[in-house]
Amino acid sequence: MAGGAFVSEGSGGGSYEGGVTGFVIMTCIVAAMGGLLFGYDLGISGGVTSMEEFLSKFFPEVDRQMHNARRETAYCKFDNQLLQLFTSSLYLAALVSSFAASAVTRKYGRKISMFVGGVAFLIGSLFNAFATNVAMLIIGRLLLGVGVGFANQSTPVYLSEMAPAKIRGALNIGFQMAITIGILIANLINYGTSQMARNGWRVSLGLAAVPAVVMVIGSFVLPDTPNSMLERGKYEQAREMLQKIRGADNVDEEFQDLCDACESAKKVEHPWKNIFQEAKYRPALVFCSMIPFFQQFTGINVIMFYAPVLFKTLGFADDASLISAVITGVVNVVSTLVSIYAVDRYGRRLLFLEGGIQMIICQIIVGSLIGAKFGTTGSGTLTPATADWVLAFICIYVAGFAWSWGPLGWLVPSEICPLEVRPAGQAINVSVNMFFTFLIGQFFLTMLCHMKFGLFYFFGGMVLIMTIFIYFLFPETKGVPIEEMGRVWKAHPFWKRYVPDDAVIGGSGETYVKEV
Ligand SMILES: OC[C@H]1O[C@](O)(CO)[C@@H](O)[C@@H]1O
Repeated sequence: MAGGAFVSEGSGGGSYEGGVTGFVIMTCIVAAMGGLLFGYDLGISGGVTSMEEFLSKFFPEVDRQMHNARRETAYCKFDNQLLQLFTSSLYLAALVSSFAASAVTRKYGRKISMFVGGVAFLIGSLFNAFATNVAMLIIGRLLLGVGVGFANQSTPVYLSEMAPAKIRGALNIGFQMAITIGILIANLINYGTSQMARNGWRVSLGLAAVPAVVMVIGSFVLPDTPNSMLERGKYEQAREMLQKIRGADNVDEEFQDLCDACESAKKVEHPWKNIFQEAKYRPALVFCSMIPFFQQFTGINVIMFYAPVLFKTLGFADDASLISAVITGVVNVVSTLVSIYAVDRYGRRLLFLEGGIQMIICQIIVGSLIGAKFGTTGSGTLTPATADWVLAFICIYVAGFAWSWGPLGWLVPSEICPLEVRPAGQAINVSVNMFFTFLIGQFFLTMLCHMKFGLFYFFGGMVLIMTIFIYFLFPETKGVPIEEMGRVWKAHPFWKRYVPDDAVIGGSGETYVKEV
């Protein structure tokens, strides 16, 4: 989803005419709205669910639980299925609607999908802002989920088709960047609205309407992409559009490549059957499903969804909880920038491995600090000094995620799938990601209640497993054009058995440097 539908540039493209035109900039802005909206939704629920007025209105039981001094364990303060459903329902709706969205995007073009996404967002945010009961809240969240499903299916595709090939790789991470900025904006807004005497939560939830409106307007004024026109047989229009967006008359080479790509995509008959049945696609299948699964089991959304609630659980004051969420939000954005810089210089493996080790260490330390103060009973408080340490290590953990599994969770699946299985690979990546995002959203607070500080060790253990997985099974993909991935699998001690010799093209000792 987020960035998941990006098309990696392959080996060609560096020599096409034309560069970054006004059109391209406009498309970037609109596409960024898709990422921002997704991030805003990811980030807004945590702060809202920690707001007193919101809790007492919709979840009085949680409110009571929170104030009940006699309740013996701090770990369970927020354990409530309905409250978690408020957070998680969005991702379930996104999962279901992304299947519809991918069909609509292909059949009717990217703009229609963006329009549907924008409208769903708009109505969803209004439902939330004016909610008078839990049902309205959940319906609103479901609609936002439909928005996420459509917007994140169409905007990355739109963006990658409009952008000149040479900046496509960077844009892939740019979409994750937009997500993190959306999360940060949500954190800041939550902090601001929590200062309001009343209805702050309504403002927080309602402000999602602003980027939604930009997206709806964008879907009217922006042109359709040449690829989408070709897909629907409009050859002449497609060529004219390509000239317009590239700002150049001679676009023959790129146009020819687009036509070729469109033709071969049409010939692909059974991407789903292929990816599941043919042994040579086994590595693609494994990585397209394991990477999003692992990305969510880093535990990142525990922080993104529930940081304010978690900090409150640990005894931080209301303000301090929301400010802490802003701090983790800033770290998330800045560290994602680091990965844009590092990914094509140092490679994916190094980032995965370094980020993984950094996360494991932090999880062990955070778990131990919390365990030392709260034990298994959950009674106690953090001293200000310990609270600072907890926050510091959570920030270092977020940084480790943000320059590794965050962006790579989208980049890697998009660059290892051969064209003939790419739609299926992307759909698997997106849906597995959404499913586990939903699961973490729905069960984290319950898990915290039962596993207590051990929950941090659990996620640490998961990160250890994924780091070992990467170490042994993931070959470096930096600078490898998609069509030559076969060679990389063939050279790998484990994957070579799945890849027949005829699946290996090119790579006669040359080094390929992919531009980003
Ligand atoms: O930046 C953190 C965010 O990034 C994602 O992993 C998407 O790539 C989200 O699930 C998470 O909330």
